Amino acid sequence: MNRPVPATHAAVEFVDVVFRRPAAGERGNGVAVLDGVSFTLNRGEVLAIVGPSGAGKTTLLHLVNRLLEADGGEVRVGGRRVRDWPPPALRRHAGLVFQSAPMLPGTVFDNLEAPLRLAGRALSRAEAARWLEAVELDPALLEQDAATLSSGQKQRVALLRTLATEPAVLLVDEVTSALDMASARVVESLVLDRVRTRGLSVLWVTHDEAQARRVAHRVLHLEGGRVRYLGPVDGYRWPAHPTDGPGKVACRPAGEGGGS
Ligand SMILES: Nc1ncnc2c1ncn2[C@@H]1O[C@H](COP(=O)(O)OP(=O)(O)OP(=O)(O)O)[C@@H](O)[C@H]1O
Repeated sequence: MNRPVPATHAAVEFVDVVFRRPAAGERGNGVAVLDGVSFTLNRGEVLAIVGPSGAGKTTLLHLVNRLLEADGGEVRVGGRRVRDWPPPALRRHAGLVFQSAPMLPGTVFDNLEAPLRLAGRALSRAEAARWLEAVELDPALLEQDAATLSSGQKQRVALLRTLATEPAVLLVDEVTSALDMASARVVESLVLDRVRTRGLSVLWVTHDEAQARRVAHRVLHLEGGRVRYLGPVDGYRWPAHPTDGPGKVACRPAGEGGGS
């Protein structure tokens, strides 16, 4: 992607963040899933988070909106330490879309309306229908039980539901994994439109190299709990095999790329 990265204050900062999970049967300090992770997400930037399965990508997203708490270092959102944010306000500011896209009980309309209702706002059926059309879903789905949607339909409804309250930061966890290429591109366009027009900042976990190239300003490669690459998409050598580390030729050391 060729858009310039806007030079504005940080949307998200990780400073030497450590997160441990207990090893099976262990009572000690546990295994470091993230081990001294530092990066900055600039306002209006899309940062692709890549790396092998189990590298800690989902964990990193969950530390941003306090579904998990760091064991060391500091996570800041909007210039404020996450532990100083009330969790509901933090989760409105930094909205997370899960890969599994869990639906609330009720219809698709109920799901889209729920976050707005919590914020004391209303949603008309006409507006909800326009949202569905924007991601190429049939407006007739509004009255359908959300539990009966396909995985790909749920992913799109979950994204719309999160965008409904206009978060400043979007945390995206493999949200197009159940979509065909055309639908994935529609979802990407919707998010990128918010980036361009409203300065939305995005941490986008993806295994898809082509998608990272389409959507991201920079790439952060996580592996073994550490940042192995942080820099421009064009300077990143995608591993030949998903379990490999980043390619050696074109990689710059973490922290030298893109101003973080
Ligand atoms: N609830 C949990 N309890 C214990 N360990 C966990 C839990 N959830 C994740 N882990 C472990 O934490 C590590 C990081 O998991 P995480 O889901 O963040 O990785 P990931 O990079 O998102 O992987 P994937 O690409 O497969 O989604 C893994 O070793 C995983 O087994």
